[in-house]
Order: sequence, then C-alpha cells, then structure tokens
Amino acid sequence: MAPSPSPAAAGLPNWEADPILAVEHLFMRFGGLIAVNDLSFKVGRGDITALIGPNGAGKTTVFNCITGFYKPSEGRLVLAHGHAPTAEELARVTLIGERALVGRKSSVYLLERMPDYRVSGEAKVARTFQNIRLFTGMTVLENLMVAQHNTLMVASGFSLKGLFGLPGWNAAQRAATEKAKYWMEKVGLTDRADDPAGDLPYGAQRRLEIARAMCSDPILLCLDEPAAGLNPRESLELNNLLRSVRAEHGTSILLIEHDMSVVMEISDHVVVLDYGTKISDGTPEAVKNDPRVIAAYLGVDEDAVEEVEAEIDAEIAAHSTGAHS
Ligand SMILES: Nc1ncnc2c1ncn2[C@@H]1O[C@H](COP(=O)(O)OP(=O)(O)OP(=O)(O)O)[C@@H](O)[C@H]1O
Repeated sequence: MAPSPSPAAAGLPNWEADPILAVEHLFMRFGGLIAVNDLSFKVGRGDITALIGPNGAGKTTVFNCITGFYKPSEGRLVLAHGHAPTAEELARVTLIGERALVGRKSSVYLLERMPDYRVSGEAKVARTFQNIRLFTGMTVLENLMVAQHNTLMVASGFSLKGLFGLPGWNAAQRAATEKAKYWMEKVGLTDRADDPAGDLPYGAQRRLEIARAMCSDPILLCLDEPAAGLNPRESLELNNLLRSVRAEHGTSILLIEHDMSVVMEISDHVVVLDYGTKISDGTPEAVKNDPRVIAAYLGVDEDAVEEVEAEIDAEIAAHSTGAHS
C-alpha cells in the first residue's frame, strides 16, 4: 500500500502541517462573562500569525492564557519543540497529568498547566505587553541583562561561583553581554546603551521590549499590539525587525495588532475573534475578503452591518438551494 502523503505534501497550510502551538477548545470565564468561548486555532512553526478582532474580543485574554498569566477555565494549549507530537504522545502527557514530555529531539508542553515563569523559562515562550513594561530607571543595557537573569543565576551557582569569579560564571556573563549587545544593535539602540529606558522615545521603547524578549531565546514570541503608538516610519521598521527575527532566528511570532498595514503586510496567517469566538481563520487575503470579518471588524459602519449580514444570509440561502436542487 502506498504511504499516505505528509500533511505538507497534501497541500495543507503550514499551521496545519507543522503547528508549533495548538489552542484547543479554550474557554476563559470571568464570573458570568465568557471572554474566550471554545476557541481553537493553530500557529505554524516559523510563521507570523496575527490575532485580530474588535476591542474587547478576547485577544489579550488568549495571550494571558498562553503565557501562563491566567489559568484557562477549560481547554488545552499544546506547544511543540521539534516536531508536533503524535496523538499517542499527546494522550500520554495529558493523561499522566504532567506539564511536559521532554525528549532529546522534540518536546511537548501543556501550557495551561504551567505558571508564567515556567512558560517563559522552560517552554521558551516570551511576550511583550500592550502597555510597555520596561524597567524605566535602568539603562537600555541593564534591561537586556536583567532579561537573562535566570541563565546567569544558574551559571553563578546561585551566587557562589559569581562571588569567586569562577571561569564558568565569567564565560556566562560574557555571553550574556554579547547577546545584549547583539540585540541592542539589531533594534538600533547601541548609541543609547547607557540611557535610562524611560528616556527613550515611545517607538524605541517598543523595540527595546522586543529585544528584551528575544534575549530569553524564545521559540515563540507573543507581541501584544507592537505597533500601537508608532508612526508610519516606525511601523515599517517594526515590520522589518519582525521579518528578520523570523528569518534569522527561526522564531515563530504570534501578534495581536489593530494596525491593518502591519497585519496584512507581514502575516502568513490571521485568526479573527469577535466576542471571544473565532469568526475567521486563514491567509490575510482570505480573511480580508471574509464578509463576517468585514461586518464585525474592518470598519463598515453600524448601518452597513445589517446590510452585509443580509447579503451573507442571502448567499448562504442561495448556496444551499443550489446544493439541494
Ligand atoms: N481579569 C479580568 N477580569 C474580568 N474581566 C476581564 C478580565 N480580563 C479581561 N476581561 C474582560 O474580557 C473581555 C475581553 O478582554 P480582552 O482584554 O481580552 O480583549 P481584547 O480583544 O484584548 O481588547 P483590546 O483590543 O481592547 O485590548 C472584556 O470584556 C474584558 O473586560
């Protein structure tokens, strides 16, 4: 019997063929409010994926669940290092109640079972926030060194090796400084290395946040509205930075963004939420032309929404009549 074709060969999109993250039946309730309602989607390895939707749609809540800031009410969040897990591997890690199944070539992490510090330290998921959260009184360089605190603490033997200046510690400190310099250069902040982060212009603070997240060597970078408050030139620079992060470091990127010029320009895959529910999922082109998205999000005014919905209903009715005749 001929072997069945691989998912990629079968023409599936990358997020189906090689998902780095699978969000499965995610619910998040706050008392009587259902902020995320049975949400499932996948993030392709090496893809730039955008999560979009009107204000209050539940996007940041999804990020908070993925990054361990919230414990979801229900659902599974599967992060795969290496290849995606087989159904058997997934069933095993789920049923034995462990948070991860770590192998030499590939590992699987169930993020809903992990607190935020394990999601970043072990599963290697980094994030930035909608409201910038830098250490404003520290310099640019210090912010990038603090981001490597965990690695340095381990290398210092929790201070002992550091106190005696042992070679392993010195090498780790040199490597951390090199990494900080590399990312400073990458985001164009080398000449501001010794300035307090709080003195930087807004766009530069946003870039520093991304550099700080990258200093933890994430495999998945989650960015909450990275283009908010940027002017068109800065948005363009952001697009280039994100493309190069993906191309040179293979980091997969999941971003929440309202700026459609960023979303349509750099995303491979777009997922649309409205009232906590997924209403569209596909390539930027497919999503842009989806009438549900146009009605819910892409700026038709309220009067036009009913009109568009009537058109959709008429289309569906015509389609089903056609299908039955
Ligand atoms: N900690 C919380 N407690 C109670 N309700 C919350 C909490 N966090 C979020 N919500 C509610 O959940 C819903 C979704 O909010 P969320 O911030 O996730 O939306 P969003 O799509 O990120 O919105 P925006 O684009 O405006 O940032 C909102 O109704 C919000 O008020």
